[in-house]
Amino acid sequence: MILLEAKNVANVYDNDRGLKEATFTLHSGRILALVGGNGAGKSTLIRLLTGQEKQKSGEMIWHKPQAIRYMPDDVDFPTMLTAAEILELLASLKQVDKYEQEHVLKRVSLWDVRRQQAKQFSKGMLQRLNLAQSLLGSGSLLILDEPTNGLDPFWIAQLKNMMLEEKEKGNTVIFSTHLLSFAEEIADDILVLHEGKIIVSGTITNIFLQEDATSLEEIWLKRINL
Ligand SMILES: Nc1ncnc2c1ncn2[C@@H]1O[C@H](COP(=O)(O)OP(=O)(O)OP(=O)(O)O)[C@@H](O)[C@H]1O
Repeated sequence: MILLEAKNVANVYDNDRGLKEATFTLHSGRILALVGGNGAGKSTLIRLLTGQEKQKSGEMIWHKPQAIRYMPDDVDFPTMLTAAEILELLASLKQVDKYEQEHVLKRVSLWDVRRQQAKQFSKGMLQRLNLAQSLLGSGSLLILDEPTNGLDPFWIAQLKNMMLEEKEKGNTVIFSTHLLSFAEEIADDILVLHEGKIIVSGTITNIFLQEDATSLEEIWLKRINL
């Protein structure tokens, strides 16, 4: 089922950067990866999808209203608080009970350290707290901006499992990443962005066929002429 049709969506900033043109369709129950280099426009597109910014031109046609859960890439937690307090604060906004807070803290292995101030956490632990807060609630669209940042290989594998569990539950996942192999392993659909434009899109199988390639890295390097 189609969740969203984005038609010629653009959000170009005063410096002439940002998202210049995006046309794509988002289907429910699938995993969509946004890939591309630094400054390609991935986070700008995510800000439009989450409603933090509004496109300056083009249309975003949601086929039904979406409850969104979101993991930002640059979260700034009040680190004087403990992990449990931070999660409780965010859970109260989503009206999520204690049981679910406990469940997500255990899911990201922060239960034992929940009474520590977050300022004592490593980057990876903060990222796991960020992941935990995004898992709270029942929004059927989960949007993760650079979720692998700061995670070690074990936690990247765990993240992958969690994303697949979301898909098994019938939820839709959109994520951005620089890790092309991660995108390849987990995504059903891919948008490759470059300098604010989508340069390749489709199901992973189709784009490999179309581009006559065996990896996303090969496609990306070929398309950006490296
Ligand atoms: N608020 C803003 N004002 C001006 N320019 C911006 C703003 N936000 C992003 N940009 C510019 O828009 C372009 C796209 O940025 P964006 O953050 O979407 O890229 P990205 O693909 O997420 O990059 P990265 O992989 O480095 O996180 C960049 O050139 C960036 O400098």
